Order: sequence, then structure tokens, then C-alpha cells
Amino acid sequence: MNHNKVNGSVTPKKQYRGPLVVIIGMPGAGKTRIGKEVSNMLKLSFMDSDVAIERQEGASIPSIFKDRGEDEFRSIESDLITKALLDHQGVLSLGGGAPMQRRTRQALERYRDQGGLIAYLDADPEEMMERALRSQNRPLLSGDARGEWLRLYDERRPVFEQLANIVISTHRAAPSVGAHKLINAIQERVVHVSGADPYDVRIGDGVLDHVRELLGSKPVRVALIHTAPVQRHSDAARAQLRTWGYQVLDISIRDAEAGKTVQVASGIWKRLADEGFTRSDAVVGLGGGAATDVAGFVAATWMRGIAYVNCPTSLLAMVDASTGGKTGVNIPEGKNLVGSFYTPLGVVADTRFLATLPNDIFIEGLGEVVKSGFIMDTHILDIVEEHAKELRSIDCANITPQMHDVIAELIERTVSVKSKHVSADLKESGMREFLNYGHTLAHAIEQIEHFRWRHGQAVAVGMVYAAELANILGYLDDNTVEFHRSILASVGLATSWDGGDFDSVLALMHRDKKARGNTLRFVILDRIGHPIHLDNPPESAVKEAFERIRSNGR
Ligand SMILES: NC(=O)c1ccc[n+]([C@@H]2O[C@H](COP(=O)([O-])OP(=O)(O)OC[C@H]3O[C@@H](n4cnc5c(N)ncnc54)[C@H](O)[C@@H]3O)[C@@H](O)[C@H]2O)c1
Ligand SMILES: O=C(O)C(=O)C[C@@H](O)[C@H](O)[C@H](O)COP(=O)(O)O
Repeated sequence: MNHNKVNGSVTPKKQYRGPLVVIIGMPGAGKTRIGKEVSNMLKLSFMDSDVAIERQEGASIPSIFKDRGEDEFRSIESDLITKALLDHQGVLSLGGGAPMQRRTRQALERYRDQGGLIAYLDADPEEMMERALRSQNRPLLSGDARGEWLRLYDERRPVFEQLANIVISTHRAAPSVGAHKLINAIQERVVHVSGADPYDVRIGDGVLDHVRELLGSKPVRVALIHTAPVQRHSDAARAQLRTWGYQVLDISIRDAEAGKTVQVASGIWKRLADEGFTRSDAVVGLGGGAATDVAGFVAATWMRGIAYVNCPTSLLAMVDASTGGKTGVNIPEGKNLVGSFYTPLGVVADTRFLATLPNDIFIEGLGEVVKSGFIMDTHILDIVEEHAKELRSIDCANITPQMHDVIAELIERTVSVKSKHVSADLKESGMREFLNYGHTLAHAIEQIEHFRWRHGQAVAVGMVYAAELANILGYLDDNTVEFHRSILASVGLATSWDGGDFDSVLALMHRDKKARGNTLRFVILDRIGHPIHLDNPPESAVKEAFERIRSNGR
């Protein structure tokens, strides 16, 4: 399913008729063969504009050119394509020269701007030329065929690049490989984050390729910051970065919260200095949320700020940590107490990375997913409830296509909730604090448990705590509090905690970044989907809610 990207959110593709995708490119790029493969894989109809013209006119393309001239051919072609853009529902492949005709190009631009997908297939010119010259059905390639092909390539490529919103390299690719790349691109989801430094979050199989366009040609060196458990993915990313011509500094750091420290950051700064890392170089953070937090912090601080791209590999990092520009590290006194708001060039959430994610880490990521349902997109709660059993027992190495779509939808929706808050309030002066639902207690739990508790699990208990607090103060009824417990427990998330004592927890909650002076501040709900700020609640209520989240509390 495709979406337009709209500031701070995604919206379902505008309801318009027309093809799922239109394929353009030079003769020999593989438009017809890949188009037919995609149609077969997606069980859609396939239309080739040249074939349709020959059928409609009862004559071959060369004879139409010979008997009626190119202008009349282009007019026939433009009429047929304009009609197909309105009523052909499958895959449409265009003759190489079609987009060069003004009326056809305008029709394509209208189709694209209404949410349509135009895929430009490109490959090595020699490879395409060799394939094109094998076919005799190319009237424009008679005579000095090579020279003419190259001339047309130079003339047409800028138009293809301007029109397309998908570019697929078919270089040395079998049609089935090219078709899979195109299907992945068609099914890719994009959430746009607006604000002073806007960027996109791309979600889907194979989206790693977007790192290249995000980094661009300025960086000579790229520091790839990752951790051991994601070695398979960082190896692939490193190889890809080198193929693109970047000098890669491979920086493997301590895993999880142990890597999210000033000491680790300092070691990276030293490495960057030793390697002569300049302001035009860039950082790629690849890993869970702890890795992307520290990578972002290094990018924010090295020479007062260099470019970085996040490649999240855990569910929690994909749905939350990698987006929004909160970078930082923990210190012994508390979680995330040192850091900076620093926006990435973009986020590339390649769902292939989930294949190695352990089940318990996947489940903790659902804590931030359910949170987003409670604070804004309540459809997330419907999806989680409907698929609770499969989500709780997920084997990430064997995710079915159906569950892949469910997970991709949850990722997209959760990122969209985060994006709406971040786009409106990057530095958390108000609305963005709602993303902190459940976190006031959660961070205290993580601190007291010396990070033995996963962040997502702590947030789950924190949300039950906030619901109890809201219930005590008359905002939420018992059923809504119980719904918090039931939906969290249904996907394997914790709903109680017996560690620590109230006084130590209270002291840590006062150190939360939402606190102002001596004012203790929480985010609670006054109804599902509607968070509010709660400042300085009576200590009796704070304590009563704390007792209620103990395992014998309710
Ligand atoms: N910056 C933000 O806005 C933000 C938002 C939410 C959470 N966070 C931070 O993110 C962290 C939690 O993120 P997390 O849950 O990803 O924790 P994490 O980074 O500790 O990762 C959890 C574990 O899973 C492993 N892992 C990650 N991806 C994997 C994969 N594809 N295959 C195999 N193993 C994989 C990691 O190596 C680690 O061992 C916390 O530090 C939290 O404070 C930051
Ligand atoms: O991005 C935000 O803002 C959030 O609050 C998202 C939280 O889910 C996330 O855990 C964040 O790291 C917590 O931020 P903090 O400022 O409380 O450390």
C-alpha cells in the first residue's frame, strides 16, 4: 500500500484511478520483462503502450513511423497513454520516447502528483544498448544505432529523473530481481517529518539503498557506528557504503545501554580525530535505540555537528528512537540526562533487519507502539488487539507476508504519531511531552534496575502507573485502567513492578526532564487518545498509584 507523504503524517493514497505503477526508461532497460514479472507476482494486468498501439492501429511501430511519421505516432501514443493513466489498474510500461512528448509528460506529472508511482529503470548504458540493439522493433535506432542510442540516452535521462519518484537499478539484474526491487519500492512507506530540518522516515524491505541519496557526494568518510548483535546488517551496510565510494570508519561499540555512555562517545570522538574526520563527513548509526542515540549524540557534538543517518534495527528503534532528533547518553545519575536535539538527514528502517531480532526485544518495542495508540492513533490499539497472539509469539526469522504488512503498518502509524509531535514541537516545550506517556516512572525503573529492565517493558509499567494516577484523580474510569493492563499483557508486556521503594522512585521522578523546579510533572490521559499534562499531583495520589502497580497492588 502506498502513501503520500504529508507534513507530520502519512495519508492513504488519494483515491484515484489508474495504474499501480508506470514504468519508464530507455530501450533495453527491461521495462517490459520486469513489468510482466511484477504483474505476475502481484496478480495484476500488464499493459505495454507500444504493444497496445500496434494492436489498436493494426500495424507495427516501424510501419506507423514509416507510413505516418513520428509526430502522428506520438499523438496516437499520447492519447493512448493519457487514457491508460485513467483506467488501466495494473502495471503500465511505456515506450522509451513516450515521456519526451509534452502532452504525455503532463499527463504523467498529473498522475504522479495525485500519488501515482513512476518507476525509472536504469542500468549501465552498454548493457541496455546491447539489449536494445538485439531487437529489430526500434525505428529510432536504425542507422548508427549505437550513436543514436547514446544520443537519446543523454537527451532522455534528465526527463526520466525529473518524472520518476522511484529509481530502480536493473544493472546486471535478472528480471525477477529487478521485479522484487520494484515491488519493494512500491510497498515502501514514507513518513515525512516537517520542521526546521525536514526529513523522511522510509520503512520497508530494501530501503537501505536510500542511505546513498541521503548522504550524497559531500562526505569522503562515513563513520558506521553499530554493535555486535547486528553484525550481519552492519557488514552489509559497510559493504554497500564502500561500493558507493565512501571511506568507512567501522566503529563497533558496547551493546545496548552499556554503549550509551560518555566514555563510549569519547572513544568515538578520539577515533574520528585520529582518522581526520572533517565537518563534511558523516555518521551512520545502525542498531537498536541505544546505538542510534549515541551515534546521533556523536554527530551532534563532533565539530559542533555533522550529518548523520539513522538505520534502526530493532522494532523500538524503528518506531521511536531513530526519529525525532533526541540524541544522548545516560550518566550514573540518570537515563538520557546528557544529550542534544539534533535532526538526522533521514531515517532508513529496513524491515529486513528485523529478521534477526529476538522475540523479547520485538515485544519491548511494542511498548512504544501501544503508547502511540494510547496518546493519539487508537487504530494502533485495534491492530494490536486483533493480532496480539501473533505479535506476542513472533518469530522474526519467519515473519509471514501477512504479518510483515501488519508490522509495517504498526511501524508506519507509530512513526507517524511521533512525527506529528516532533514536527509541531521539536524541542519538547509542550505537545512533544505527550510522547513521554509512561516515561516518568519508566526511567526511574530502568535506573533502579540498572538497565536490567528493557526500556519498552519499563514504559509499559509506566503507562499502567499513569492510568492509575489518572483514575485516582478522576480522569480515567476503572475499565480504561484495566484496558491498559489487558492490552499490554496480551503482547507480553509487563504491567507491574515490585522493585525499589517509593521514596527512591519519587526522588528519581523529580529528576525527570519534564520536571520544572520542584514541580513534578506527568503525562496522563483524560480519555484514550487524549493526553494532558498533570503538574504537581497530590503526593498521596502519586504514592497510591505506585502501590497499585505492585504485583499485589490491584
Ligand atoms: N531518542 C529517542 O527518541 C528514543 C526513543 C525511544 C527509546 N530510546 C532509547 O532507545 C533505547 C531502547 O532501544 P532498543 O529497545 O532498541 O534497545 P537497544 O538498543 O538496547 O537494543 C536492544 C537489544 O537488541 C539488539 N538488537 C537490536 N536490533 C537487532 C537486530 N535487528 N537483530 C538482533 N539484535 C538486535 C541490540 O543489540 C540490543 O542487544 C533506550 O536507550 C531508550 O532510551 C530513544
Ligand atoms: O521523542 C520523545 O520526545 C519521546 O519522549 C519518545 C520516548 O518514547 C523516548 O523513550 C525518549 O527517549 C524519552 O525521552 P526523554 O526525554 O524522556 O529521555
